[in-house]
Amino acid sequence: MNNDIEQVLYTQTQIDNRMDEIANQLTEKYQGQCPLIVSVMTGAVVFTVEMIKRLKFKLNLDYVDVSSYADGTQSAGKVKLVQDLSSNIDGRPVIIMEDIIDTGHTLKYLADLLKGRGAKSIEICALLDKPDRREVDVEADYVGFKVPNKFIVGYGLDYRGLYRNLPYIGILKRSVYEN
Ligand SMILES: O=P(O)(O)OC[C@H]1O[C@H](OP(=O)(O)OP(=O)(O)O)[C@H](O)[C@@H]1O
Ligand code: HPA
Repeated sequence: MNNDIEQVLYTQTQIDNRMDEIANQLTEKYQGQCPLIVSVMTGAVVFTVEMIKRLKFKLNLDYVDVSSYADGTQSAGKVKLVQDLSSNIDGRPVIIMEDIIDTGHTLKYLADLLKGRGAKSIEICALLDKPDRREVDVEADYVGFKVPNKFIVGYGLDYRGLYRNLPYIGILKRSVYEN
């Protein structure tokens, strides 16, 4: 599996240190509130689990599954809700946890959806940001790392369902998805 990685961008230790920093910022901001953490399946599952253990305030956890109709390494820009939240968010602060913002279509769709349901506030916390690929205007409030315009895997991010379990973030070799 490691042979399929062209370059490790961030090691487990670097990710841990950055998550500590973001968790401290979130803890300072949300102390005394009880936000709903919305994890975006499936890519954000590793990031969400590791992040919420660091948060020192009361919270609830829920998830949504949105599909961006992606085929392999290309996002088609059409987003569909596959599995909705089970929580009512009316009047609640919401923090969306996402693994990567690429074109931005997924988060734009989701943030608009949740705003329309009367969330008190919505913030976006993303492990990775790939700004060179942005097609719609969406920014995260908290970003772990900016990444180059390459196909990234590990720490929850996949290529056709694989590599989510890598404990680091890396660039997938082109030879894996180009024949
Ligand atoms: O900014 P965008 O171009 O919309 O891309 C970002 C989204 O694409 C990936 O999800 P994907 O639909 O591949 O599902 P997954 O989370 O199950 O991997 C990733 O996890 C983000 O949710
Ligand atoms: O670089 C990426 N890797 C994995 N999944 C993704 N979804 C959008 N961009 C990416």
